[in-house]
Amino acid sequence: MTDRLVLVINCGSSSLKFALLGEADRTPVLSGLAERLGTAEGVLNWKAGDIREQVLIADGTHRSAMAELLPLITRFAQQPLAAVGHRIVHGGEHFTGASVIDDEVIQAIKDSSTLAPLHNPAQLTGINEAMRVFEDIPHIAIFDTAFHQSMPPHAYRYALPEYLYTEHSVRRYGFHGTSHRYVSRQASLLMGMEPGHGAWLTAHLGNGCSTCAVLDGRSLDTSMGLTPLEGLVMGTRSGDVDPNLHSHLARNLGWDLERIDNMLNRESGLLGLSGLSNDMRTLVAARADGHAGASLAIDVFCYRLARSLAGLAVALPRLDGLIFTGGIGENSPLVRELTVRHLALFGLAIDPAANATPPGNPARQIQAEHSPAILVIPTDEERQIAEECLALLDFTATQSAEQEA
Ligand SMILES: Nc1ncnc2c1ncn2[C@@H]1O[C@H](COP(=O)(O)OP(=O)(O)O)[C@@H](O)[C@H]1O
Ligand SMILES: CC(=O)OP(=O)(O)O
Ligand SMILES: [Mg+2]
Repeated sequence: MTDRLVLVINCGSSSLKFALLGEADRTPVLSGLAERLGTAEGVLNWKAGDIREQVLIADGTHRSAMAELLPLITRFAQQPLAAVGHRIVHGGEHFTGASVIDDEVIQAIKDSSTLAPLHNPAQLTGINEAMRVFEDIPHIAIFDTAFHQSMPPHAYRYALPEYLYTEHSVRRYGFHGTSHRYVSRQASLLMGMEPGHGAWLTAHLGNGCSTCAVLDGRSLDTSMGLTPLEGLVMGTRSGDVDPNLHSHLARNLGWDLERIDNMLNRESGLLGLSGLSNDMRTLVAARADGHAGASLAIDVFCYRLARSLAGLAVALPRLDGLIFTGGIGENSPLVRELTVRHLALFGLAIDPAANATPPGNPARQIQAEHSPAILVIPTDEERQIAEECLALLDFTATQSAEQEA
């Protein structure tokens, strides 16, 4: 069988990640990350085998980052692409799986943009630019929200008047589904269980952070809601606050909605609490130097994370394991240790030696003896997206063959 190539594009609010993946090999032929987009210091780092390069993105736009990366695909792809997979954060209730992008899908992504203003507009730029260059192949949308469409109504409904749901789609959606899906499946493999089975609590801790209760490959509940602001403390996002905070700030401080939105999305979280940084590495180092703000930020982050995991446990019939993933979850022994300390009620305990990050950071178990499993599993959203794209291509090929027969 030929090794089909898929290009995966993941546009974030201030970043753009991409990977060119073959079907057989888990290592991408080409991968890269454009960061600090939206500023004059946009920069793209990419690698292909032993070649590594850095390119400045002077105007800091996603469009310019795309203009740099698309010629790289032509340079390093040894054969025509089979498809381009696009990560889309918000798909509303329209999408339960991968979808070939057409005018209708583009309209649905636009319609959900107000609910993911940091993500969906950038992702539409990614789609437009990639479609101009790769006109004749399928472009496929993989939605963060799709995995969570299996949540039952008691998990996804807010206690609000019904018409807000039926007429205005106000409900909990959940995000990072690609990552929660991927790591829970990897956990079943690591533990020698039937692939995709098991009862897991997953903690995806990157710039955005969310938890999920996964049973046999289905999301039963998650910490994010209508938008990616609900739930945990994140890099610059507040997570849960009292819903009356908006009116309090408006009435007492005279703030308008834009100022409140900006404060909650960009000035809060680890950055707001520490007064120092949104970057967990910086905070861990500052805490070791006695920085009180950094210490508080990490304590609040871990306590709120543990509280969310404890709450989500009610969605599961049993616990086969707790999974840490994302940049923080994979790389911070301190965050894992402080979080699990709050979960003693569940019998969870960490083995300190196993918790220290080994070279290469492989998927592994870090629990103490007699504790339920605690796993560190590096996420791979790009691989998961590529696999979902290939599965959709296979499915449509089979369907059209059946129609012809
Ligand atoms: N060694 C480390 N220790 C603590 N935090 C880390 C470490 N390496 C990366 N991180 C944190 O991971 C976060 C970024 O996670 P990542 O998953 O790369 O983000 P994104 O959501 O953009 O994919 C940052 O807060 C960063 O500080
Ligand atoms: C949905 C979300 O928060 O995504 P990210 O972590 O990429 O910002
Ligand atoms: Mg990451």
